[in-house]
Amino acid sequence: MASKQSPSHVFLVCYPGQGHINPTLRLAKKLAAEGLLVTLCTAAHFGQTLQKAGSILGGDQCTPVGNGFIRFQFFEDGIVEINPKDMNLDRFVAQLELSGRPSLVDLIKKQTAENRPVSCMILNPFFPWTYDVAEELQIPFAVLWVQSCAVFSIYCHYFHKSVPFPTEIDPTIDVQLPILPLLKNDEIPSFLHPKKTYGVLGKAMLSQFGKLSPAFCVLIDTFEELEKEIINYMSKIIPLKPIGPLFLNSQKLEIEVSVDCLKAEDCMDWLNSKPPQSVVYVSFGSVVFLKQEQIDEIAYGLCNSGFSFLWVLKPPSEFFGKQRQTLPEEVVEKIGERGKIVQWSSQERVLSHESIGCFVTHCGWNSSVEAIANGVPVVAFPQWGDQVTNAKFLVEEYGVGVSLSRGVEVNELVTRDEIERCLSDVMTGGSGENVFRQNALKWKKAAAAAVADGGSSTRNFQDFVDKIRQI
Ligand SMILES: O=c1ccn([C@@H]2O[C@H](COP(=O)(O)OP(=O)(O)O[C@H]3O[C@H](CO)[C@@H](O)[C@H](O)[C@H]3O)[C@@H](O)[C@H]2O)c(=O)[nH]1
Repeated sequence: MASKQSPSHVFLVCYPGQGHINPTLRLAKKLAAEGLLVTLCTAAHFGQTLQKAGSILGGDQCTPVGNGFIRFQFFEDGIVEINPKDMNLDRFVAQLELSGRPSLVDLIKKQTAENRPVSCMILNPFFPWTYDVAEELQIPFAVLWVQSCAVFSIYCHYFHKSVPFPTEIDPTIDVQLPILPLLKNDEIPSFLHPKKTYGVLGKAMLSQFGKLSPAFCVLIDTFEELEKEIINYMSKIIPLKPIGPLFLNSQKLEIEVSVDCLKAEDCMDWLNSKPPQSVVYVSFGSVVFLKQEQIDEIAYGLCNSGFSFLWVLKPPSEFFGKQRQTLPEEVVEKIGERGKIVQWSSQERVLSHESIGCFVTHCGWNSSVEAIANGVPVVAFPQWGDQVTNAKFLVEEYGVGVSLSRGVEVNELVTRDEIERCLSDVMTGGSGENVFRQNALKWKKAAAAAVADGGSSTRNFQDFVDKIRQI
């Protein structure tokens, strides 16, 4: 058991992506506030991007949080040495392991040499080799699953081949899993679809399920009330602990550490000038890039809808050769003050602003939870991965909006008229009460209760911290 002089040292290893580092930092802050020493470790190229854009510190500098500390460390990844022209997802994932694995082992051994041995590791999806590192160094580990419990259950059943999934011979069959609603073939995470557009990520994800059994806990950024039945069911198979929405809790801690890949532009004055629930917020997360033709349709749909809108159009990806996206000039001239375009926003703050009336989202899990927990209805525009499954749940199970897309595999252009019609439905609720907003507000209340004192997520988190202290 750790002594009072040497607080437990929790070492979180995070896949280099915004959708992973956000929940991981939120968890890191909560753990540090419990008086623990917390190291958040990610890949060097990604760490440097975060340092350039935000307020994180590298090396051995610690940020105090309550009685504990957070520090950032980066493992070597060899990514910047690859010519961006030769970069693709396969190369990226392979290089990360090649350089990352020995470097991560060295970093962890260094902690012992420097008199702060690692008590436990917390690992992320898409990173199966980090599980091998924990096993090799005989360090107990937990997992922070950054997607929904429903999606966790789908991957788990696929890995264990416990029910039939679409195959190349039979690509269109529906999937019936215990507890979950019937899923059409394009409603399972697209990495599992036989077309295998993103094979390498699917493979990484699945290989993780073969390495899960030694994990002493799987933390999930969800809350019991949202996914009650599937959480109960899966908890009998794997030691799951829903501890979300993590962003609600970490907001309360008010610690000046952020992990944005880009500097967020200030939108608060602009939002303050708008009436309550009058603004459409549009953002497709950190990795989805729609084709320009689709951007044009959304732009016209928004323009014709008459609503004000705040739209995040991020700059092209550094590695994967995406094009800069722009709005048609005609739209820019027409919208004037009614529309605001930014390269990156402080999304948590935007979604909690009273002027926001709905969120056009790609349905990444972080964005989905942030919308639900802020009581904001959605127009779902999923593309791939878990987004297609999240969209189904947001619309059909949680009742917080409508969907405009069935994902990139379908590849249909969604027209400006459809977009205008859906925006109107979700912003105004059609002819009667706005059921989408009512449902969203119901989830907002449930999410706040889960993270309040004595709430389900708070209790689960405390149990987890107690476990760490006993290691
Ligand atoms: O202008 C912006 C846009 C986004 N965000 C934040 O960035 C995160 C984005 O995460 P998410 O909504 O999950 O989207 P992605 O970045 O696309 O996340 C990837 O990773 C997630 C977790 O694995 C998956 O659920 C997604 O499908 C996958 O695309 C969220 O916390 C947002 O608040 C900002 O702060 N400002």
